[in-house]
Amino acid sequence: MRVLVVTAVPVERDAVTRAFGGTPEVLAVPGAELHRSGAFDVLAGGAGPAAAAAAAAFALASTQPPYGLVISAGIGGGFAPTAPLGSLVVASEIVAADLGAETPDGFLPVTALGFGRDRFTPPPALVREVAAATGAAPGPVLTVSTVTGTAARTAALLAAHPGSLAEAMEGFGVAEAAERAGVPVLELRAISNAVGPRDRAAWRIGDALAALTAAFGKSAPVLAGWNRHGH
Ligand SMILES: O=C(O)c1cccc(C(=O)CC[C@H]2O[C@@H](n3cnc4c(=O)[nH]cnc43)[C@H](O)[C@@H]2O)c1
Repeated sequence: MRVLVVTAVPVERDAVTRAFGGTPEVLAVPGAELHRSGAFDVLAGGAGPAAAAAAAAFALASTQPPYGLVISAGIGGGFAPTAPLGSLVVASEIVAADLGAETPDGFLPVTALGFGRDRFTPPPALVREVAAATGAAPGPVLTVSTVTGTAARTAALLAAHPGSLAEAMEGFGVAEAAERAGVPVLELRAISNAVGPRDRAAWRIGDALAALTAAFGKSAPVLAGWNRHGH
């Protein structure tokens, strides 16, 4: 089964392909470059949900045979204390954290406004298998368009989305594209920084990228062999 992995930036893409060894074959698809290693096609689609959705949609529409699984992957911010720096998180839910309306009584998701959707649920059996293979913590991962940078915003996010483990900027966009193509989606994040007051000097991007490589190394057989009809 062929697997599409969508990262935001090229260093994340290269951290994923490093897990498979060798030099990936580079294929052009409209709007992007696919780096192919065995069963895995990895692309850097850009930062944010819109760029990620567009890149994933073009790749899904341009590649034959069709993909059996789409993964949003990269580094991410972790909510303390459950997702420390260097740890891994696999999304049990991919949540559009800021898609909705602000009201005097708090945040309302689009679903409460009567339209759209605000989350996707990856296949639970696959989430369990990836968590077991990699040591990733399973839990909700938020998609935000603005990196959280204050304690107040961190508290507001956790109040609106209790139990969230991490935030990143692409998962929900990738999931929207995967849904339209009828392909299951997964999100895997390596924690580079704590969600909270902005402290760029404290980000541990190298450690997170190394954790991302290790995670794909350990989970590659599960991901490439996963068959949704078998679960
Ligand atoms: O500055 C660098 O060297 C560098 C190397 C690799 C990646 C980056 C990024 O900034 C990646 C952006 C990407 O990372 C996700 N991310 C990471 N931390 C957070 C966060 O706290 N809140 C939201 N998103 C986060 C996100 O998906 C970005 O697209 C830089």
